[in-house]
Order: sequence, then structure tokens, then C-alpha cells
Amino acid sequence: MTSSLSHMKFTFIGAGSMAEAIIRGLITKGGVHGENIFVINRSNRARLEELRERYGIRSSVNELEKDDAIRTGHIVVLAFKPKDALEGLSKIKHLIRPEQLLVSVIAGLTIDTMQTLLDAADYSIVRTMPNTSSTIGLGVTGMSFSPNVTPAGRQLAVQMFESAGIVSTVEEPLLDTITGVSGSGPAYIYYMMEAMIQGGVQGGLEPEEARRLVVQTVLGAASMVQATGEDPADLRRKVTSPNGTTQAALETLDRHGFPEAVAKAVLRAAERAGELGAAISASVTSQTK
Ligand SMILES: NC(=O)C1=CN([C@@H]2O[C@H](COP(=O)(O)OP(=O)(O)OC[C@H]3O[C@@H](n4cnc5c(N)ncnc54)[C@H](O)[C@@H]3O)[C@@H](O)[C@H]2O)C=CC1
Ligand SMILES: O=C(O)[C@@H]1CCC=N1
Repeated sequence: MTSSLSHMKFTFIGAGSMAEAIIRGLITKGGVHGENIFVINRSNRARLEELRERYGIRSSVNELEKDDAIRTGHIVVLAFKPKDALEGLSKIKHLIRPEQLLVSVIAGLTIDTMQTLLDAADYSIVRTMPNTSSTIGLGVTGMSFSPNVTPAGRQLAVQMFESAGIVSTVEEPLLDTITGVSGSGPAYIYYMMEAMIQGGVQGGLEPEEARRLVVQTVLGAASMVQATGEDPADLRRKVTSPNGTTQAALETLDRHGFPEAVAKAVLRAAERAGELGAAISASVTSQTK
């Protein structure tokens, strides 16, 4: 499976945390050699140097070499922020070819808008929504394809992100929901962890000890759901003794609207992904008028 990935040349445009998470997966699990990964960043040479030292990737600040890497990469990964999409795609449209696989991790940016920005509908575009847990191989990536991505292209894209965790292939509109669930999701869990640590410290624990207990509690809870296959609701009930401590805690969470707040947060993130996409689409429309 990994042999085909290992024969590919990758060009990353944007050298942020998401690019690094994917690169690490490709190298540690995907069998890809750092020599086959070229990374471009708009600024910040130190960041490129850091990635080069860490993963043995290639990079350059020379414009001709960067253009050549975009032209010759089998898989070109768009890993910049939504606000940079208009400029970023306009700059590469004369360099890329329909045979290349274009993989975007940009939140909200639709396949349709990418095709408009590239002035062609025949590019093979993979729109993805990964998350930062890809850094340690425990990522979740939502994925959709433009109609002309070949079965081989689809397989490569799935392999690419499976080297960093699990992949869920969906119809494109659902990618915004996946953004709300798993793209932004790690932040909700970290927020919960921060609050649990704070509670422990308020109750007298040393911060380091509170952190250690919370990390293991979250790890254990997620692993229990995975290992037993039971519903989170059933596992929750097993912790909750009638009139016990957990019931008292959950009642407090309910009084503060916890379940509704979390579900609303997921949907608001999904809605925000749509807004980010719409803003790019609107700026494209106003530019082409
Ligand atoms: N951070 C996260 O948890 C996730 C982020 N994403 C998406 O990943 C994308 C990147 O996010 P991060 O890595 O967090 O951002 P980041 O800000 O850490 O990195 C983006 C990098 O791209 C560079 N850049 C911008 N325009 C460029 C251009 N035209 N050419 C070359 N380099 C350019 C910037 O200088 C910056 O170093 C975003 O679109 C975001 O929506 C997707 C899933 C999860
Ligand atoms: O906050 C964001 O916009 C990005 C997309 C999903 C996670 N981080």
C-alpha cells in the first residue's frame, strides 16, 4: 500500500502546523522519504530550516526552484490559511497541470471555488479537513473529491491521510460538519481538560499532578469507548452511581447547558467553515467582475 505513496513527489505550499502534521505522518508511517517532499513558505526561512532539520525535507527560497517544485510535484498540498487562498491559488494556476493531484486542507474553501480560481474544471482536486492529532498518527481527516479524480488518485489521497490516522470520505457539503466535529474538535477537548485541571487545582492539587490525572482520564475514557465499542452514554451511566458524586457533577453541567453548548459549538464551527468559504467565493466573484 505504502509503496505507491513512497514513489510520489509532494510539494507543500504553506509550512504551518497542519503541513507539519501531514509531513510527519507521510515520513513516519507512509514510507515517504524527506527528499521527496518539497516545502514552500511565503516567509520565515527559520521555519523551513526547522522542518528540514526535523524531517530531511527539501525547500528553497529561490523563485525558480519553488515554481519548479510546484510544476513537478505529483501531489501539491495547499496548506495555507483561508484568507491567503485567493492570492495563493492565483499564483500557482499557471504552474499546475490536470495530471497532478491537488490536495487542499483549507477550511471552507470549496472545490468549485478552487476550480474557478484555477480557471479550469478539469483539475483533480481533493478537499480535506484533517486535524492536528495527525501529528501523532491519531488524526481524523474528512475527504471529498472533484469528479475527475481517478480511482488511483482517490486511493493515494486516502493512503496519504491514513498514514496520519483515520479517513472519512463524504459528499462535499458534509466536510463543514466534519470541520465542526473533528477539525476543530481537539480544541473542545483541550478546553475541557483546561477546565478540569483548573477544578483540580482549586480543590488543592498541584497543577502538574492535576494535569497528569486529567490526561490519563481523557485518554482512558476515549480508549474505553474504542476498546469496548459501547456507547459513550452507556459508559457514562456506568460511572454514575445513583445520588453519587458523578450525578452531582453531571447535574451541575446540565444546569450550565453543557450538552447543548457543545452541540451548538460543533454546528457553529460548521457554519463558520461555510462563512470562510463564502467569503473567498465572494472575493473571487468581485475580482472577476
Ligand atoms: N490548525 C488546525 O487545526 C487545522 C487547520 N486546517 C487548515 O489548514 C490550513 C493551514 O493551517 P495552519 O497550518 O494552522 O496555518 P499556519 O498559519 O500555521 O500556516 C500557514 C502557512 O502558510 C504560509 N503561506 C500563506 N500563503 C502562502 C503562499 N501563497 N505560499 C506559500 N506559503 C504561504 C504562511 O506564511 C504560514 O506559514 C488552514 O487553511 C486551516 O483552515 C485544517 C484542519 C485543522
Ligand atoms: O480554526 C480553524 O479555522 C481551523 C480549521 C479546523 C481547525 N482549525
